[in-house]
Amino acid sequence: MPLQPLLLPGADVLLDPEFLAPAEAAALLAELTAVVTWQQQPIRLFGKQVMQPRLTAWYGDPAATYAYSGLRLEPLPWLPALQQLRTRVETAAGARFNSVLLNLYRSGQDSMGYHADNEPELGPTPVIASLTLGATRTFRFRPRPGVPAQPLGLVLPAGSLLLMRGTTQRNWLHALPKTARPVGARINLTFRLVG
Ligand SMILES: O=C(O)CCC(=O)C(=O)O
Ligand SMILES: [Fe+2]
Repeated sequence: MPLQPLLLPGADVLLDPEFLAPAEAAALLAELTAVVTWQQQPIRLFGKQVMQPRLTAWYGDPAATYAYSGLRLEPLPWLPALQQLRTRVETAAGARFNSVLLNLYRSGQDSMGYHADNEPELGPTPVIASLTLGATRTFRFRPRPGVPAQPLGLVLPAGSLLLMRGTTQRNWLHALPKTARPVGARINLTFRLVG
C-alpha cells in the first residue's frame, strides 16, 4: 500500500500502515534490539539533569554530525540492516537521508515528550521518515499555539512508515506518550538529512 496523506492543516504528513510485512518487522525488531549500540542519554529538563525515558542511538554518514548542547555528535557507521532500510525508505519517501536516530521504548513507561524536529541542521522544511517496529503505540500531533487545528492521535502499528515534511515541524509538535497498557518493546527509526 502506498503512503496516504493525513488531513492535518498546515502540515504535510503521510502514512503507510503496512510498509513492512509483519514477519519482516518482527525479525528487524529482534535484530536491531540485539545489534544496535543502545545508550540512555542524560537531558536537561527545567535546569535538572535527568535520564531520557528511552534508549537511543545515532547512525549515519561520517559527515552527518549535529550540534547538541554545545557538543558535535558523530554518528556511528551504518549497520547493514540500517543501510538496507535507508535505501527502501528513500525510495518510498522520494528523498535522501544521511542519518537515522533510533529510539527504543522498553515498555509503556518509556516515552518522548512534545517537540518538533526543528534543529537548525535539518533545514527549514525537513523531510523525516519514521519507521515503527514492535509494540503498537499512539503517536500524538498537537498544533502549535495560534495554529487553528485539533490535536490528532495516530495509532502506529509495527511496520508502519510515517512521513513528515513541508511545514509540519513549523506548525505542529509531536509526542509518543506513556501508556498504562501492558505493552512490549517498540523501536522507532527516524531517517533524517542533516548538515
Ligand atoms: O517514537 C516515535 O514515534 C517518535 C520519535 C520522534 O519523534 C523523534 O525521534 O524525533
Ligand atoms: Fe520527533
